Amino acid sequence: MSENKMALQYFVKYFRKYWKGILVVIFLSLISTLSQVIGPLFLGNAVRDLTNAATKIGQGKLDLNYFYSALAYMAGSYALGIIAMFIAWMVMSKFNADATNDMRENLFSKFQRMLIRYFDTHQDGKLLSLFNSDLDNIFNAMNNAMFEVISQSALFIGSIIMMFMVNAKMAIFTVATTPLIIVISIIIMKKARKYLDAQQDKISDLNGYVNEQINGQKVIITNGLQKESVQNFRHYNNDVRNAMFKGQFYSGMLFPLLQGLSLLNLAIVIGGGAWLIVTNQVSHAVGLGLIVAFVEYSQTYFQPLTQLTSIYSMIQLALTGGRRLANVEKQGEEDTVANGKVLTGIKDGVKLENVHFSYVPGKEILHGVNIEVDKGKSVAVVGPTGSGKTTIMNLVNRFYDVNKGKVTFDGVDVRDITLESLRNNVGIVLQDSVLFTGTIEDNIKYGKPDASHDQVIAAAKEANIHDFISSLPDGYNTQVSEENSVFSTGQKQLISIARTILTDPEFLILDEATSNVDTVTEAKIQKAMDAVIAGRTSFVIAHRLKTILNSDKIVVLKDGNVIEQGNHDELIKKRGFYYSLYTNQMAFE
Ligand SMILES: Nc1ncnc2c1ncn2[C@@H]1O[C@H](COP(=O)(O)OP(=O)(O)OP(=O)(O)O)[C@@H](O)[C@H]1O
Repeated sequence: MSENKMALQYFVKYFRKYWKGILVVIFLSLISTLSQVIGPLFLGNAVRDLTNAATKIGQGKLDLNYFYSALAYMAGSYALGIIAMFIAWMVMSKFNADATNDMRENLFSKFQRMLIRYFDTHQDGKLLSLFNSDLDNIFNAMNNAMFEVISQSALFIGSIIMMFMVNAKMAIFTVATTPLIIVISIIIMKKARKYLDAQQDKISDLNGYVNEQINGQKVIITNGLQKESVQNFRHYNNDVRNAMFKGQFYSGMLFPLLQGLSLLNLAIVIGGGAWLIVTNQVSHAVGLGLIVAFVEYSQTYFQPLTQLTSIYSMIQLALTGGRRLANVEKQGEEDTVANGKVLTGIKDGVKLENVHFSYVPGKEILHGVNIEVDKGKSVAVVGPTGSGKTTIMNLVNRFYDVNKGKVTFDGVDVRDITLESLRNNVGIVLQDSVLFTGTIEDNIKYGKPDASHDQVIAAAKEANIHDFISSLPDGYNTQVSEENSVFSTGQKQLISIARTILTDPEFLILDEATSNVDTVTEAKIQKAMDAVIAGRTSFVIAHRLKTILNSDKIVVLKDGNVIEQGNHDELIKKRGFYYSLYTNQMAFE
């Protein structure tokens, strides 16, 4: 499908339901256009009547009644046009705002249903570009261009019809330059489109880069990379400037070009009118009236062309935005397994059976992994960085699906369990705990909004964070926000653990974050983890072996293979890979 067609289909989808409003706008635009088209006719008539009256002054008769009534018709028709345009503008603004609102809402809801793979492979800043840059372009174009497109097209067609009705010869003089205009416009528009498309892509790249650099500001400062960061920014910024300049250069060329051609056209029209008078094809008065009317027609004929070209870049940017949004709508969604088995708890346990997995085709990460965790037991997954620990979590929670083998809950493949019940039964404490804007209480209640205040306190106590929260001036009502974060990494993780305790999941995945916290917080996290794990079926992804010594089973992963399994004592006795991992780590404690 061509890209413009894809964008147009996207717009049809969102504007279809506002068809009544669109019809009203079209109707009012036609009235407004009609008045503009008829206006010159009355003006021409006024001049003709005035000329006729003037020639009769010498005969002592001065009858200006026809002239005055022609003037009144002209004023009336222009006034009607302005009122119609104003109402159309209001109606259109309303449904444009509603339609872009729908687009924004659907885009956001789509994000909630999309595969994690999409977010893992697209920069946050690029995704944000869809919300600001692309949707803004669409709104601006719709608000400013839609009315123009309707009214100017009608004006264009109306002018042609009127001109031919008034005088065919003069009409031919007026439209004579049209083929030339069309050819020039097509050539320039093609060029402009290429760069306007590129402009949006480059803005998206720039947003991606800025977002990434802002998130990594501390790393940049600590490594003294500010200059390099600005240098790279210049590179992205220059790309935007170049694409913007070329896009605007080509689309901007059309306007002055058409202005120039419209002047040429005026000369042709006046010359044509004079020729009609000189060759006695029409009387002086009629000829002058025709010249005045067609000078005006020449303007109304050219106005749509110049107006449409002046908003061309706006329209093209909206089409690019529509295409980019339509592309997101096309992306695959999570399989909700609507008719699958509803998981209502765990009776036997969770298993990974001969699991093979690759994020990218041809680059396998897990090579036939078997892990088994019985109900109520805790299994720790350890291994060097990049060995595939987080990947296992991604598969159990169905962020990704296995390529071969299966992950089962009580023997049922996760792909046969309704996604909702799976996620309801699986709780995850991520390494990077996220807090949302709101109070601390809101954050703890995130997974269970109907929890009582007492339940929140009990969960916070279990997670070892109650004392800290109580020590804050506003306690549980303390506002949390991106700009106002009073929490350390460890405290954030404790709040995240409290959140998980409150949801009371059957199966727990804990990606421990004890590696970058102080020893006091580490001890607190350890206690909180022990509390949340107690009696619960769980996977613990461990970075520090000290924290998992009491696990029922330790699975050692290396390069995507399980190379050892057993409890701590068994693995130490074995004097294998775990033994060397453990002794190495203890040497640094
Ligand atoms: N979204 C992704 N796309 C492509 N490759 C990925 C993706 N996520 C992880 N990988 C690759 O998969 C491999 C395993 O990564 P994983 O995050 O599971 O390791 P890990 O054992 O959890 O590491 P760490 O201890 O550092 O957290 C790595 O080689 C990594 O580069």
